[in-house]
Amino acid sequence: MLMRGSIDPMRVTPVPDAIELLKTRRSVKPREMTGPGPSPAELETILTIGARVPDHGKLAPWRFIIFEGDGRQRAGEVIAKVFARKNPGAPAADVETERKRLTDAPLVIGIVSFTKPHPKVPAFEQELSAGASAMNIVTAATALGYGACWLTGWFSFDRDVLDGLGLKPDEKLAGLVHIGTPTKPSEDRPRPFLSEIVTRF
Ligand SMILES: Cc1cc2nc3c(=O)[nH]c(=O)nc-3n(C[C@H](O)[C@H](O)[C@H](O)COP(=O)(O)O)c2cc1C
Repeated sequence: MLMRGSIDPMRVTPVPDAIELLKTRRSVKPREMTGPGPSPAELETILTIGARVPDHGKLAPWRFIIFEGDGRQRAGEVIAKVFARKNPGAPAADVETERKRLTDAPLVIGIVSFTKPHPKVPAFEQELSAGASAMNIVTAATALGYGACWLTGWFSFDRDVLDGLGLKPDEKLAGLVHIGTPTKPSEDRPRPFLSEIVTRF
């Protein structure tokens, strides 16, 4: 029998703060972010947590691209160039908007997903693991006190943009997680009622 206050080696220690974080977390829009972004040590923590996700078959079917400093502008150039080429009549202001896709937050992490044929692990499971990585990155950044937002957009599915960002032909972008210091409290959104999404078998 366990004595009061002793540690049960079969149980994971409850972390009430983690529950509170998960119950209240919400995204912060990149345009409502400023610097500073995470320090190098914090970034390493975020990436380590991003790589600690359920991953059937230990395939690690994801990798991360860091956009910081002028890397964010260079990525924006890639996006704007492809946009201008594919939308020749687009107003200059729209091209400029594309150029600024990554420049609001001081740090943007791209989550790249790639699947390999596997006898037991379908591609869908491997892609879900990349989604779990993205979500862990959002949660870790939030737990460190930063705002975070997982975004995609047309360019995340455009092969020419992905090539320009250095993705291989068999790689997809699961999204960009923008991370920075919130400039104002973020508004929450309505959440689904459990009564509408939960059934009991
Ligand atoms: C794969 C994926 C892509 C998303 N892309 C966008 C996007 O391009 N634009 C957007 O406004 N929200 C996008 N979202 C939604 C936001 O990440 C976020 O979930 C939402 O703004 C607020 O939800 P939250 O407060 O629970 O994080 C995306 C979500 C996911 C999972």
